[in-house]
Amino acid sequence: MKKRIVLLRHGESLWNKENRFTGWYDVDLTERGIKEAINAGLSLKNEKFEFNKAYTSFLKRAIKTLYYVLDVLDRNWIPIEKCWKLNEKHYGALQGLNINEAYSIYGHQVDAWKSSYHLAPAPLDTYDSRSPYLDVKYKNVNDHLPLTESLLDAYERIIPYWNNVIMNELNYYNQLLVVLHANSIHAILKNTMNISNEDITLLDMPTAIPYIIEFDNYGKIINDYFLSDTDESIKFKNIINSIRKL
Ligand SMILES: O=C(O)[C@@H](CO)OP(=O)(O)O
Repeated sequence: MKKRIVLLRHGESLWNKENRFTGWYDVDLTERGIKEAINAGLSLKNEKFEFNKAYTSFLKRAIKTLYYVLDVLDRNWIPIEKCWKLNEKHYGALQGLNINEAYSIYGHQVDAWKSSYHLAPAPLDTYDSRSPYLDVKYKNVNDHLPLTESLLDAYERIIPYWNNVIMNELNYYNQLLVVLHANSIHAILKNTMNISNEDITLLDMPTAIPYIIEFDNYGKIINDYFLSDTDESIKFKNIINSIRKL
C-alpha cells in the first residue's frame, strides 16, 4: 500500500486578494477561496482519497479550507491536529501592508526580504497590537514566538514538526492531509526534495490545488504531482523539477 501525504495551500484569503503580506495575521477566506477549497475536496473525492488524519496551522484560512475539504469527503470525523508551528512565515512589520505600501515605507529593501532565504523583515515591537504575545491563540505556548522570520527561521520551526510528527505518523497511517500556507509548504518541499537556499525562493505555491506526495516504506519520495493542471500548477511543477535534488 502506497503512503501518501497531500499538501494543500488554503483557498484565496482576503489579503491574498489585496496583495497584502499576511503571515500570522488571522485573515478569512474570500468567497472564491471557499469555492477553491470545495473544488479541492471534489478533486480528492474523485480520486477516492480516504484520509486517516489531518494537520493544519492555528490560522483560520487554513483551518476553514481543511473543514470544507473534509466536509466534501464526508470525513469530518477524522482526527485533526492544529499546531502554531505550522503557521505561515511571520512577516514582522510587513504584516498588513500591501506591496505598494511596503515599497513606499521600506523601498527596495522589500525586494531583498522577498528574495532572501536568510533575511527577515523588520520585527514587530513586542507590544505592537499584531504581536503574537498579545494574541489569545498563543497564550498557552511556552516557547519563543516570532516577531519576524526569515524563511530559514520558518524552516527551523516547521521541519522538526514535519519530521517528528507528520512523517512519523506515516508509520501508522497511509493517507495524511496537510493544509498550510505558501511558505510553510515551501519549507517542507525544501526539506523533502533537498532544494538549495537560493532556489527555494523561486517557488510560489498556488492556492487550493492538492499536491500529492507518495512515499515508500522508508519515507523516500516515489512520485509527486498536482491533482489538477492549471497555468499556476504547471509553472510551479516545472520550477520544482528544475531545482529539486531528490
Ligand atoms: O502570508 C502571506 O502573505 C502569504 C504568502 O506568504 O501566505 P498564505 O499562503 O498564508 O496566503
